[in-house]
Amino acid sequence: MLYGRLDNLREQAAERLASELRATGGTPQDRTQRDSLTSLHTERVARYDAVEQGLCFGRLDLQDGGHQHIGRIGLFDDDGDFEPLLLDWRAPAARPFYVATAATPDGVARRRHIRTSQRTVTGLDDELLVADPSADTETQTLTGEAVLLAALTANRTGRMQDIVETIQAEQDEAIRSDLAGVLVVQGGPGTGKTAVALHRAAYLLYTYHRQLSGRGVLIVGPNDTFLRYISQVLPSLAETGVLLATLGDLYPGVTARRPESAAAAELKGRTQLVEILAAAVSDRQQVPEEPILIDVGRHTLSLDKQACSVAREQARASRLPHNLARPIFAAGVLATLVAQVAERIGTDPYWDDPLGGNDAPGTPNVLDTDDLADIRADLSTEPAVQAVIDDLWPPLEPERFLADFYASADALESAAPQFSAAERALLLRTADGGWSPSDVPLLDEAAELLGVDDTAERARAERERQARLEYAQGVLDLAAGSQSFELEGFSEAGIAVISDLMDAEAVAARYAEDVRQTAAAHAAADRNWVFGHVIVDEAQELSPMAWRLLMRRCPSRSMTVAGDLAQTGSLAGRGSWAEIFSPYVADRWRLTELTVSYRTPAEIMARAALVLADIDPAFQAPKAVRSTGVEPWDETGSPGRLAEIVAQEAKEVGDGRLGVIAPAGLVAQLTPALAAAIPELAIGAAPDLERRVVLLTVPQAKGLEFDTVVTVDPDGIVAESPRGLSDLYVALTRATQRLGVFTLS
Ligand SMILES: Nc1ncnc2c1ncn2[C@@H]1O[C@H](COP(=O)(O)OP(=O)(O)OP(=O)(O)O)[C@@H](O)[C@H]1O
Repeated sequence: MLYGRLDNLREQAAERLASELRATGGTPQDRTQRDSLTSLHTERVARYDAVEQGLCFGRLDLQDGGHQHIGRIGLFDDDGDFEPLLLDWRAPAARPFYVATAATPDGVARRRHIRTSQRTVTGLDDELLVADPSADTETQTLTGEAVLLAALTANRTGRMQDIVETIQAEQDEAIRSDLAGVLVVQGGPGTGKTAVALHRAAYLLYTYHRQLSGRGVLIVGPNDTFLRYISQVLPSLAETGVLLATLGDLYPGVTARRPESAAAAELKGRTQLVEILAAAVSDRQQVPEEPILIDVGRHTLSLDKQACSVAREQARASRLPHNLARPIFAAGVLATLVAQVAERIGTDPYWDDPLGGNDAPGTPNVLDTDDLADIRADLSTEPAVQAVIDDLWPPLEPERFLADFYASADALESAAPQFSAAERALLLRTADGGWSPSDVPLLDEAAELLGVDDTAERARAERERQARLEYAQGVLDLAAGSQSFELEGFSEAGIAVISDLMDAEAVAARYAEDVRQTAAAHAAADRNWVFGHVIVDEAQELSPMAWRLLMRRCPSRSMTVAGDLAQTGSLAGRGSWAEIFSPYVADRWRLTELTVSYRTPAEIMARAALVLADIDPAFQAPKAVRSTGVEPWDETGSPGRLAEIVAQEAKEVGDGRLGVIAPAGLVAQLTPALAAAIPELAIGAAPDLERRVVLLTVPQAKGLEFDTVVTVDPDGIVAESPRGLSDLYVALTRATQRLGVFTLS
């Protein structure tokens, strides 16, 4: 019945879409409306397609005798009374499906998980929640245990799956937390932080549709491989309007992927960069030590340090960004030059005795304000004057500015005296070679400090609009001409001619580029875009400068931040959430902790917990939800032996996935033997996770999981980075079934 209803809705949406696509003509307003309807119906069709698998996965039998079905979207009867047939999992009434327990049954008598394959029911799992206040809450912590365990032990596919059928109570609480404010979701490896973050995005878009649909939601992940790994979850929940990005994508026009040392990245992530960049900008606002002589026509004018300093102070006092304060500086310089010209051509030597007698004095200068304005206008377009202003207060563009800054040892020394010479040397580099992710917050900071003087851009847009208008007027005139010829005698019959339907403005608008974009696409192209909500995953890795950028994209501070401080690999990452958020929201952020690891079985977690204790004895490993009975294995040998073992493990993993995690410094050495033994091996900067065997470094493996993991050279992983123990902890917690630790002999 539910699939029948879904089919009806899909057909209706498809028909409406087809009819919108067939329609032509009409006014520009008609066309705009048609565009919106087309995209609305396209979205609907996609939405109905997305929920086809597992449309309905639950049923609640209520103590009052009623029942409700729970599914991926809400469906209603179409016979006029709009009875709910299927409850959207995000609806408040669906909540007991995730949180009701025997101790607190919430009006539920029985919770049923419904398993389906295509459109066929393949299994039912029932839990009776007979109210029993004495029920042991400890043993009642898992909801839908059988279905949950089936999901957890299923083979991995290389793509993250949604968990909508088996969200656990502590996860549900985080998912449904209020939109406002900063929510931190802290939890050990495999506790579902990523899953929670993604389902929270879907929940918020559903619950706060009006606030969020226009602004969009930004999800920030650590790298491209991770974003590909999670990319199917939201579409499977029929949600669009979300922009997935890494830090390196958050400056429009730049895709920052240039590798750099951990030390350089850490340095660039410090908040000291705020004052350093401000100093670098102010270093570009010069005053001359010696007067500058400027030849303008008959005059040679002089601009001295004093006059320039006054102009510079006026411009700086405006507290406007550099490019926007530039006209103030230019005005100050021009005022000095205008005064010099006026003095030379307008001074009246006889002003105090105009007629040679003892009559009243005149004015010292014969030029009036109009004359002065003329002189000013002439001087302001004088190339020699413009060149001097450009020299002293150049228009600066963020990318060029930052590239020049990194490229000049002198500029670095002047603006960053708080860094040692060795630290400054880490920043020094030539202007070519692209940007690193840690440059992106600095580009953003530079853009703030410099500001965009868009007067020229707006003038250009206006000129283009005028040109289009003239063109359109021409089209109308021609049409009118041909009409009087062709339609002669017919106009009385009431035939509407083109000029009645449209004026030149409307025709011109048609020629303008009119690209319909979603909020997410707009947001990606606009540095000043403000998101309705920002979700950050693996948030422990971000530097203070990166947080500054994200806060700018989200002035409402409506954010969800998921991370695990014990897994911090980046040197720039912070030690506590309070340290990260107090500069922005003081103590107005809330923490929710996830305590159960769904990924990592007890045997593997016990091994990883030894490393966790070395990182910080205060850290608590999450409780593993299940045990496999398989202890992690240890082996020592050559790369050839490693390849043999990996090939063997690959056979055993069947159609699941195997990850080999190695120190970055060993990857090249291991590749030949592994590639020879395992033809389908995926390697490289963006390895294909859908291949059966993948060789990765720890930063690449962050947030991912495999059925089997072979961690190579644990000591090498620890030695490779100052946060090496955290890296090893990450490497040991990626497996859902089997873990091997291989040491090279
Ligand atoms: N309630 C659940 N039902 C089914 N699967 C779940 C549930 N919670 C988590 N999982 C699964 O457990 C695995 C780990 O989840 P996830 O990647 O979100 O954890 P994480 O806390 O982000 O881990 P890490 O810190 O290692 O990045 C995923 O395969 C996820 O689908």
